[in-house]
Amino acid sequence: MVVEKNTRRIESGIETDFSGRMDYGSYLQLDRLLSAQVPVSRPEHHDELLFIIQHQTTELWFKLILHELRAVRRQLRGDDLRSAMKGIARIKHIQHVLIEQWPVLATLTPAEYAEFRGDLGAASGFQSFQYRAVEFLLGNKNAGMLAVFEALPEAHRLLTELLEQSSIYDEFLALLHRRGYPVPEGLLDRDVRQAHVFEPALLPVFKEIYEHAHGNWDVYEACEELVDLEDNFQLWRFRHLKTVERIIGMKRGTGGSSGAGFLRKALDLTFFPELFAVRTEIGTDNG
Ligand code: HEM
Ligand SMILES: N[C@@H](CC(=O)c1ccccc1NC=O)C(=O)O
Repeated sequence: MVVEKNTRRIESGIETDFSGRMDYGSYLQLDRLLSAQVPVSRPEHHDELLFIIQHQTTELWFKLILHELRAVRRQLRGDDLRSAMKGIARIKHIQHVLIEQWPVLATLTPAEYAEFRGDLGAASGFQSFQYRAVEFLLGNKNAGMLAVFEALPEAHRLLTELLEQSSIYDEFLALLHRRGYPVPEGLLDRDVRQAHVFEPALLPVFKEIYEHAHGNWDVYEACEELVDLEDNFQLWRFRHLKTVERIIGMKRGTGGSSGAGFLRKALDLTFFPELFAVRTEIGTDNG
């Protein structure tokens, strides 16, 4: 039935008295959430709210990604591959949202941004502890990154903890070992404070899995999920780089780096190098 006068009648059962009961705003702490957008430009620049909200929404999604990645790591450790795959599927959807969000910020013109960039001081996404935590959990450890968090004890503690713990990839390789795959010993007791570096001896392990996917289906699927995760992470980095190029060109960054050139180097970082390298080996008989 169509609504009359294009106006929906409020049903009599709709709750309007919330005394002593939970309501939407209090559950979500909207008072706190919606008062946390505080532009610093004076006079306030119209576009600074876009800039703040793009960052805040990203940080909220980073928070959920971290929550899910920790669960995935636990599930892998407990040989619960199915639950781990479900977690990774959710993370992949979040990554798509984050990648698709870049065009919103790209509506900020170079001239508009230049009007309030000077008010941002030394603030930079380089100081995002959650972004760094995601990199650490995926296995790209870098102790040097902790330096910018010296004055932030909680962030520093979190990153130190993650630096010293195993990554998703460490746990996946340990799971493969428990299942009888010949994962090199050196990877199972490696110094987890270091970034994982390419290990050629893993290639025959993945070659076997990829060439006989039907006999290794769940681990094969897991490999492909990890490839998707890295692929999406790189797409985010690439969209960030391209957005930066179109908004500030080759200017140095507020965080002190060379800017776009520094960000481009991040595209050479990799979490699961052997899962990409194995592609070259498929269908060949060298190993
Ligand atoms: C106008 C938009 C933006 C510009 C011009 C910009 C620029 C930059 C630059 C130049 C750097 C290098 C560090 C520095 O010297 O500052 C950087 C790093 C970073 N930015 Fe942005 N950014 C923008 C938006 C964003 C957004 C929306 C996020 C989301 C949270 C973000 C997250 C990051 C992260 C995580 C890094 C560290 C990357 C790494 O270590 O490779 N940025 N950004
Ligand atoms: N690094 C940026 C500034 C920037 O984008 C930014 C500033 C404050 C808070 C987050 C930021 N986002 C990403 O770097 C720049 O050089 O313009």
